[in-house]
Amino acid sequence: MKTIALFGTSADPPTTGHQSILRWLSQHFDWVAVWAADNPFKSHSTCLEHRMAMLHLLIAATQPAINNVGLYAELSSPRTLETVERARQRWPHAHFTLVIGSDLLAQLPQWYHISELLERVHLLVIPRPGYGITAAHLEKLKGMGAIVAIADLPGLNVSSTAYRENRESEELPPPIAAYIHQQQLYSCQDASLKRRPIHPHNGC
Ligand SMILES: Nc1ncnc2c1ncn2[C@@H]1O[C@H](COP(=O)(O)OP(=O)(O)OP(=O)(O)O)[C@@H](O)[C@H]1O
Ligand SMILES: O=C(O)c1ccc[n+]([C@@H]2O[C@H](COP(=O)([O-])O)[C@@H](O)[C@H]2O)c1
Repeated sequence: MKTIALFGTSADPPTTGHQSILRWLSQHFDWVAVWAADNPFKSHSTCLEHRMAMLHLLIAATQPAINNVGLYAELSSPRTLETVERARQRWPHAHFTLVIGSDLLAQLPQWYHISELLERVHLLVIPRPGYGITAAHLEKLKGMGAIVAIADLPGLNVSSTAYRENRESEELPPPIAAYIHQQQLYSCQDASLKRRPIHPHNGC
């Protein structure tokens, strides 16, 4: 049976952290499905179309080439349960693993219909600096029926928030930095607007 990693991301913008995760996933799964999504627990600084475009660039720029990674706009949903249903329609015989960073462990129990989601996928957690994976997190998830594995990938100490706040381009693969420059994204220096909700003036 084909193993498929499902990796949804706000990608606001995608960083070297996302890139290193994709590289690792491509080496450990038959196929990797990626999409940009709105996260119901966050606001976003740039519209979904730009975030998908940046993910496309990220995949194309990754070396060595990651030929088993595909970008799927149709999988995008704020509710991962809906994403998984769409994935099951597309790949009816695949085995799905949902990929999350360890920063999401605490909020995962609040996701939409989490028990149903955990019936349909295995979980793979990517360790992230500053977000320990505790026995309490794992016990809670296992109590909800989760089958959880932890990746032997040390997540990089980078984040989209750090880029938005500090504009340090070393957080970003060069094609992403170039796209942001060309499209004049994330240019607002007003701290109160750095995490503003989706708005017609966000560059789309
Ligand atoms: N450096 C990293 N190490 C481990 N996991 C990561 C890393 N960056 C992102 N992830 C994981 O990848 C997924 C998508 O992350 P997301 O696009 O929200 O990036 P982010 O840097 O966390 O963004 P933000 O700072 O805006 O919250 C999430 O599951 C997140 O936990
Ligand atoms: O299903 C939910 O309730 C849910 C709640 C929060 C986040 N998600 C998804 O989790 C993925 C990662 O979100 P983020 O913002 O950490 O990149 C992304 O695909 C979101 O749509 C999903």
